[in-house]
Amino acid sequence: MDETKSRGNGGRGGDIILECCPAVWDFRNLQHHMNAKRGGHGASKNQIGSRGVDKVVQVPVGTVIHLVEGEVPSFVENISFKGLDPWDIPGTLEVSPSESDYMTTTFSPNSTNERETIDVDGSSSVVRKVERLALVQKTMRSSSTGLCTQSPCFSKELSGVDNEEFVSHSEDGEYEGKIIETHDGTSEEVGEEMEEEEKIKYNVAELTELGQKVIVARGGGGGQGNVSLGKAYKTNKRAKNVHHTNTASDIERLDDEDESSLSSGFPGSKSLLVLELKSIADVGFVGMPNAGKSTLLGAISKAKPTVGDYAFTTLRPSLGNLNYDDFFSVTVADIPGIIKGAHENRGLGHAFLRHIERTKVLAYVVDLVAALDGRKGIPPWEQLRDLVLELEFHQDGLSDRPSLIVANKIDENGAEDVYEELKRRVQGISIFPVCAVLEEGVPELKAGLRLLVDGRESQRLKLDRIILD
Ligand SMILES: Nc1nc2c(ncn2[C@@H]2O[C@H](COP(=O)(O)OP(=O)(O)OP(=O)(O)O)[C@@H](O)[C@H]2O)c(=O)[nH]1
Repeated sequence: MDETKSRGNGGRGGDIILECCPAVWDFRNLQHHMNAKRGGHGASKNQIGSRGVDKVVQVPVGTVIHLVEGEVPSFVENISFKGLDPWDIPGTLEVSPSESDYMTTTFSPNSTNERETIDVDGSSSVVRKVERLALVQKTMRSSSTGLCTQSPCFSKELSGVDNEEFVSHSEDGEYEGKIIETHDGTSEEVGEEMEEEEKIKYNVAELTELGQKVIVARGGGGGQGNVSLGKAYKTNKRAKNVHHTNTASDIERLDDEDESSLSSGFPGSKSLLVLELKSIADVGFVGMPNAGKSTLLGAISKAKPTVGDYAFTTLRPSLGNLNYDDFFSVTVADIPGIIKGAHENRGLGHAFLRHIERTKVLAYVVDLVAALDGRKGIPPWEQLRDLVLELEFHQDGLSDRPSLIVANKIDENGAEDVYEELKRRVQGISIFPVCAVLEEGVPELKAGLRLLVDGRESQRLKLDRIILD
């Protein structure tokens, strides 16, 4: 028997897997078109080809998958959501958006899509692909009951922004469209066939937990080698020998069938997805207990959080909406007070720190007078150092997000001097003096938050820019 005739089956193609990774904050590094590796060729002596390597793509916490085309993704492992805060349970904050909202923000399927062809030469392997990923980044509007509604249609927000034409090259052709910078600095592609309506299955999966994995396209089965196909192969051969009356074209057809039955595997699946990053809030107020975060949230928005003059009044985040004159709006979460050792779960630290993971911008709220006049607190620059450390101990890079500082209680005696010292000690970031109870400094703070939320500024609080004693 010659070597070709004893080949084993082709290996199975790899899967395309999305993995939830807290160190990833947005979709900027995602390719729009992905393939997993094909399986290996079957080898001589009936050896099965190796399985194709999976394509594992890291996506941020809060990634919601909407399915335009293809099979519903499946989780690689089941995560139990039992006992989780409603904030953290996938789907509880979600209400399906109205279809019309989405139709205009995503693009229709690429008509040139084709499945990757199956390999030749006795062995087979299959490559599958995610055809395109439409990347949409939005913040969901949530109420304090945990109910969430969709933000307004993006198309309204797209007008008058810079467009950049692009051509995306894929193995099955070119796709022409536009990258559109939205007001919040995120990008969207809008295809030529955008007006065409399409059926999207919303919210088929949501990645909220570190390490969660979901298969969005499955590898195909390897083609059968000629050893497994011996029977069919022989039958065909016999047909050619027995029917001497076959015409030349009949024989050619039978030869083709031989060839294709030896080389074809099962095609893998392909999917067209829209990924959405669902932050719980645009802005998270982060500070020590009693810094005035809840008071500030009430002053800056219409939220009515509980305010008390004792630490840990806030036990779960409150949400508020900042509305601007031009109908722009920003969601703000008042995260319960973070104390030193929070990363070791002191003062319910883990639960509180976890909420920070799903906010885009941080507003560090410090109490200017915490250490004045014999009070037991610590100076604001030390509050800031401790906050950054707690965030970083909880999760590497957690503090590495657009941020500003709110210097609260500026109305108190001696607060002005501390504020001046704070400006000397903390560099590279905007500091807003505020009196939350009297709502002073609020308009300036709102303007500063907007700059960060829509991406026009991106300053961060860095430990090496804080001067300590
Ligand atoms: N003088 C003064 N007091 C303030 C100001 N803002 C808040 N306070 C007071 O500070 C205390 C704590 O305020 P909260 O808003 O509950 O503080 P918090 O940071 O939400 O506290 P936690 O819930 O423990 O995280 C309350 O007594 C407020 O009245 C301010 O601008 N000036």
